[in-house]
Amino acid sequence: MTAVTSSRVVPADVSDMSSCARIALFAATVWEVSAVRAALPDAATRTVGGRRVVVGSAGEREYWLVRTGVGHEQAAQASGWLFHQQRFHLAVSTGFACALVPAEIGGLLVGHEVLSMPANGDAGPEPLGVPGPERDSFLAFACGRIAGARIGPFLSVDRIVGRAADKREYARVTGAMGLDMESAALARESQRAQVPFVIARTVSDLLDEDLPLDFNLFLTAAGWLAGAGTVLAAPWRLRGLGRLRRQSRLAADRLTEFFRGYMTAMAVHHRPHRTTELA
Ligand SMILES: C[C@H]1O[C@@H](n2cnc3c(N)ncnc32)[C@H](O)[C@@H]1O
Repeated sequence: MTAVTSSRVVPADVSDMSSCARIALFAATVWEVSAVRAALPDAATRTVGGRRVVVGSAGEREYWLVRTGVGHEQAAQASGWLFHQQRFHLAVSTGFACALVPAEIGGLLVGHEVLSMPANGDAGPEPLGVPGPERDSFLAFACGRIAGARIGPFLSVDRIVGRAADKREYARVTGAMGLDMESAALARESQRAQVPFVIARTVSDLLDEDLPLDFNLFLTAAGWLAGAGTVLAAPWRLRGLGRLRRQSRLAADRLTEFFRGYMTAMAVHHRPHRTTELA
């Protein structure tokens, strides 16, 4: 049951939140959300203010998982909304990413700061990061316990980058390690709400990989037909789609494994940091 007081929503089934840390997990699509959800102990869907949130807990940490939708605008909206509902100790931008360094499909990329690249291609503002003790615990777990995990800056852009040449150019200009479409907006909203911020994504496509379709055509409702048209016009590309499907399945499995490990380790070894009083 959930008690609502003014614009705040207080989970009535968590009796003593003063000893508990609350962690927001943001993922863009249903596939990414399911991968994270599979790791969440006792996950239950709640409807809060008309939006669906998956809530689960392990040890003294409560996890709120939200599907943002793809891109900056939707990510800003969903995270701005969530931060208005509750106070959080950590926000995690999660899901899939394009590697901007040599990597393996399913490899874990961990980001402590994010750059954004505006449409005109000019270098964006300074990298944005929001530090905090729960972020440090997260980074220590990811980098100390996950073999092959890489830590570095992310780049957020406003489109799906499908050409290997473009990926290499982004890598060269920014020095970023991974690329996605939501982290910059999530970091900005986290900073505004003073919630420590971290990125943890698994690689769904590689630096030197050309995607078989212009997926941007699928991103708007009006674009669905155009996208379908691309497939019809070039059916041999479906083989590439099969490959992508396999890659995202692997990336999803690795994401589940990562969060299982993280949530278990945090429940067993780490009491929450209580530098910030929870509402
Ligand atoms: C497709 C979803 O996964 C991330 N993502 C994974 N690969 C790419 C790429 N090549 N270009 C842009 N975003 C990508 C984005 O964050 C988006 O939400």
